Formats: sequence, C-alpha cells, structure tokens
Amino acid sequence: MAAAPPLKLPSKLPSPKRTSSNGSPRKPRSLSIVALKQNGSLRSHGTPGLRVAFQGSTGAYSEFAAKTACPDCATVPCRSFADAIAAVERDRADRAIVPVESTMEGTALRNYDHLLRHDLRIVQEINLFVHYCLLAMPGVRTAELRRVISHPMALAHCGRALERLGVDREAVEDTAGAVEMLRSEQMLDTAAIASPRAAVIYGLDVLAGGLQDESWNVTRFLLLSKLPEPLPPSSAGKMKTSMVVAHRGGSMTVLLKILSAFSSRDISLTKLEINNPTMEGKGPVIILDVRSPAMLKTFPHVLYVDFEGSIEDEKVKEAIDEISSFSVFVRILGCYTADPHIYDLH
Ligand SMILES: O=C(O)C(=O)Cc1ccccc1
Repeated sequence: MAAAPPLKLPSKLPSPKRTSSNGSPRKPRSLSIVALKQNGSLRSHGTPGLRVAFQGSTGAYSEFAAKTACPDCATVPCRSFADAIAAVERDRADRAIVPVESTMEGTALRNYDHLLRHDLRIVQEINLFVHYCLLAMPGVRTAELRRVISHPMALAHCGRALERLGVDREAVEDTAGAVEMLRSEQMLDTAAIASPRAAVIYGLDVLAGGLQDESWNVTRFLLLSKLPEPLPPSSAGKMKTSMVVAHRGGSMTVLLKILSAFSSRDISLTKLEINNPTMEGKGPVIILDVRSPAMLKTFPHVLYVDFEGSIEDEKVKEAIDEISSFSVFVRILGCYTADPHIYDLH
C-alpha cells in the first residue's frame, strides 16, 4: 500500500464552516436509539424515523456523525461494521455509516474493504472534527492508571499523549464501548479515550481533553444505502463521485492513465489511494462486481478515486469510459453532494 496521503481538508474546503449540527456545540443532543428489530422501507435522509446503523455503542463518534447527517434519524448500534452493513442489507436499517479516512491516519482500508464486498452505495459524506478525552471512573486519578482502552483509530491518534502517560494500550471495538466497559466492570486502573459526550452519557470523569496528537483532526464518514437514490439537484451544491479501479498488473501505468483521463478533462481529484495488499504479503482485495449476475472478484491492485463532478456530467462519463477501456475493473461507489462543512461536536 502506498503511504496514505493525509486528507487536505483545509485546501479542499477553503473556508470550512465549523458547524454545530444542533446549533449549540456544548450541549449534548438527546439521541434516539432503536433496537435491531424493526422492518421498514427505504426512507430518504431528511425523513424522521430513518434508521442509521453504526458500529459501536451509544455515544460513539459514528453515532454523532449519523445524527449530523440525518438529524431526525434513529440510530441503530451494531457490534461491528459488518453487522451495520448486514442490518441495511436485511432491511433492519435504512443506512449504515462508516468512518473511512482521517486527516491524521489517511484511509481506513479495512472499512473500505467491507464496503467493496457489498452492494451498498455512498449517498452522503460527513466531515467531523474529533476531540478525544481521557475518561475514568469517578474518583480515579491519572497516576492510578495502568491501561487505556479505545477504538484503534483513537489510540493511534493519541499516540504521543499515551506515551507520556506510560500506560498499556488495548484496542476495543469502539470508543463508547470502551467507556461502557469501564462502567460495567468498574475498572479503576483503566481509562478510555472517547468523546466528552460519552463521559456525560455514562457518567465518567474527564481526566484530560484535547488528547489527540494534532489539533486538526477531522474524520470523514460515509453514509451508505442499499438502493440508489435520485441524484440531488445541482442547487444542493457541488457533486462528488467515488469509484474503485481494480486491476491485475502495472499499477503505475494504470495510475498514469487514470490521471490523464481526469486531468485532460479538467476534473479535480479529491482522493487517490493505491492499495497493493499482495505486495505486503496480504491477500488480494475482494470486490463485489454488482453487474448482473453479481459476483465476488479478487484483485492484487486497487485504486480508490474520488473526484468532483456527477456521473451525469458528460465529461465524467467520458473519463469513466476511457478508464474502463484499459482492461481494468471499475465500480462506481456513489455520487453525492460534497460536504462543505466540518462539523464540530465537542
Ligand atoms: O469508536 C467510535 O466511536 C467510532 O465511531 C469509530 C471512530 C473512532 C475514532 C474516530 C472516529 C470514528
């Protein structure tokens, strides 16, 4: 895998609006949670009662992102991201939300892998500032800590702070799940890294805030749907398209051809990530070819490409046709309105 280029959100979003999704950044919103039981038909983002599945427990960052994207939705906690996808596939949720990249760590390839194996489409993106706090059981002091637990991304984003603390690190499924675990097992030598809101929800003490190694810490989430949605009107804002290009050899040649197809038509790329897992001794990338009959295919080389424009634009169609003619596999992952905001929920 090529080194993941950090997301350059400041330059992509010239004057990002740090927006509180509820108009009051400090006040926790009450979240409505539904169990994984209901049946229902597909609803659009704005519809009250839309069910959005996320990986984690109540208070996870993904849940905040879901509430930001669809303020009136009911969130559906799931044990894993695979379960969140399954919830949508089995109509127990209308959408799934997934963190796919962060300014500090680049692309979360594991989550992309899940996305590629299923027939879901990206229908919206959400950029969220992520602030991490160190949370412990009431009364516990920092000097008493031996261990810190959290989601792997949170542990990675707070590496320097954890080194200074000199504690063991343990990865768990999600940040809020870590807080829940502290609470239910009454752990007195362990802290969790999670949001200030998780501290309020679970009644823990905040021992420290701003734990992330870099203050500019934005995570990009994608909202996924089972069925295609009508493209938003052009008045809704700039459109963006995500696609995957997979092939069996000559990464550099394919890369140059892709760049040429886009640059010759003046189409701006907002993401370009090369994934060559077999070069690291890992298995190939598995992608569902959604054309009929749908089938799983394996590829040693994959490129994730996001660009400005809609699949209905003539020049975008031409670029995709040109790329498809290079004996590569192309799948459009979604076409959606580019999010001009960076939401701040701390
Ligand atoms: O664990 C969570 O709370 C999540 O939603 C995953 C995550 C972790 C860290 C940053 C963004 C999302």
